Amino acid sequence: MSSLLAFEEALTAIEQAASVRVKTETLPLTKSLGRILANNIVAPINVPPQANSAMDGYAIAYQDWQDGKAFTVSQRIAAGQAPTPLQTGTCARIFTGAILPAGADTIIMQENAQIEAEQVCFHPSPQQSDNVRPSGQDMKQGQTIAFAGQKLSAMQIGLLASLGITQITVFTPLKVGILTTGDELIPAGSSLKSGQIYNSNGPMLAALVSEAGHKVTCSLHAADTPEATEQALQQLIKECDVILSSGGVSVGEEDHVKGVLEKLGTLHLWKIAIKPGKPLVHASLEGIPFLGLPGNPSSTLVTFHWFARLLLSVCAGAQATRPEAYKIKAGFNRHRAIQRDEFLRVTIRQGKAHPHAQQSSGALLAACESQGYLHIRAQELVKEDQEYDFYPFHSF
Ligand SMILES: Nc1nc2c(c(=O)[nH]1)N[C@H]1C(S)=C(S)[C@@H](COP(=O)(O)OP(=O)(O)OC[C@H]3O[C@@H](n4cnc5c(N)ncnc54)[C@H](O)[C@@H]3O)O[C@H]1N2
Ligand code: MOO
Repeated sequence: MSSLLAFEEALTAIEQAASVRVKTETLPLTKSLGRILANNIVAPINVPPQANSAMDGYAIAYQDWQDGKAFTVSQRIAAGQAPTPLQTGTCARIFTGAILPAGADTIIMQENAQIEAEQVCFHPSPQQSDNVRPSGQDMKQGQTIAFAGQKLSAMQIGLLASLGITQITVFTPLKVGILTTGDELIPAGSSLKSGQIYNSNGPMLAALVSEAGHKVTCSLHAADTPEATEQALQQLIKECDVILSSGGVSVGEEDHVKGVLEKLGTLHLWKIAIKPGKPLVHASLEGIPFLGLPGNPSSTLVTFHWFARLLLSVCAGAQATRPEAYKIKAGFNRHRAIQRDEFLRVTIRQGKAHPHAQQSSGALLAACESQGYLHIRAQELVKEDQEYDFYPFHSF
């Protein structure tokens, strides 16, 4: 066990060895959802560009206001119109989003206005600057409002549009190659013969890669021979920026991935003190980062979530953020500690984490029936009502 690399050390080593593997391209803003910003963005204008009204009502100069005073309405300003300066002692009828006339500094909402003949009185008394949205309230010209490495969200697309930005420079999508290995595996769609199972990691990995915003450009399957594994890897090296594989990384005679990696490239690390996912392998092949995930489907899932997601983020030019932990009380006791960091698939009930009854790394339904991982560190016992780190699946 002592030869296993600690979880945090492995995460740091994989992150530090990674570098950006993509180029940049300029796209229409409207086509950039989910893409990764290549540069910081500085606001070219104030938003809003001019002070405007937050309410339908009346604009006054606060210094003209007196309790009970009747104001003459000297102009009407709708959104989109250019006002004239406010005549001293008068008010302007104004609508939400309309520009404040020069000289006005306060808006009184129409619900507080009493109209008598051509004049308006206001009650209760306003505060200076009420209902005024000053120029630059949202963003100030020169302010950095988005950062290289951020994945563009719908709200950021709105934000950039409010600055009048139409084109955006982003990183090209990361081209990810997937290799599944194993003689027992056949694709869904054919009927199973004795000894066979369906290949679930291939479709799951492709979906995880897409969900993380990257592009699967090549997905291959290799039989359990060094020749087939080498041939598939040679093809992926030609076509992809990063390669992920599943299976064939443990110690058996049928596990060929690690051996082929040693022949074709440089092995950086193998075997991590985590459960599930122990035989993870990290290597590079002609400069291309490679992560070999263990084949048990829950091991594939856990190692993708923690390690592949991080590696792909860095390679894609994205900010390498770790998922945020929430402290959750355990709803159970465990008196036996293990020597690996464990990621139990758990459900939260009445504010406490309860492990799924099926924690086998070969079982995937248990993950689908759970809400996230409870992180139990190596050597740690679990005591009911003590707090542990919980990572909801949606934060990966
Ligand atoms: N003697 C030892 N045996 C094993 C050890 C060990 O330390 N000593 N480690 C175990 C652990 S932990 C894991 S995890 C697995 C990982 O093995 P591999 O990554 O080499 O994976 P395979 O042997 O190829 O497959 C394991 C398991 O997963 C199934 N599998 C593989 N690929 C897929 C796929 N694409 N879709 C669905 N299921 C897949 C495969 O049929 C096996 O049942 O090794 C342990 N053994
Ligand atoms: O690491 Mo394995 O994934 O424990 O089954």
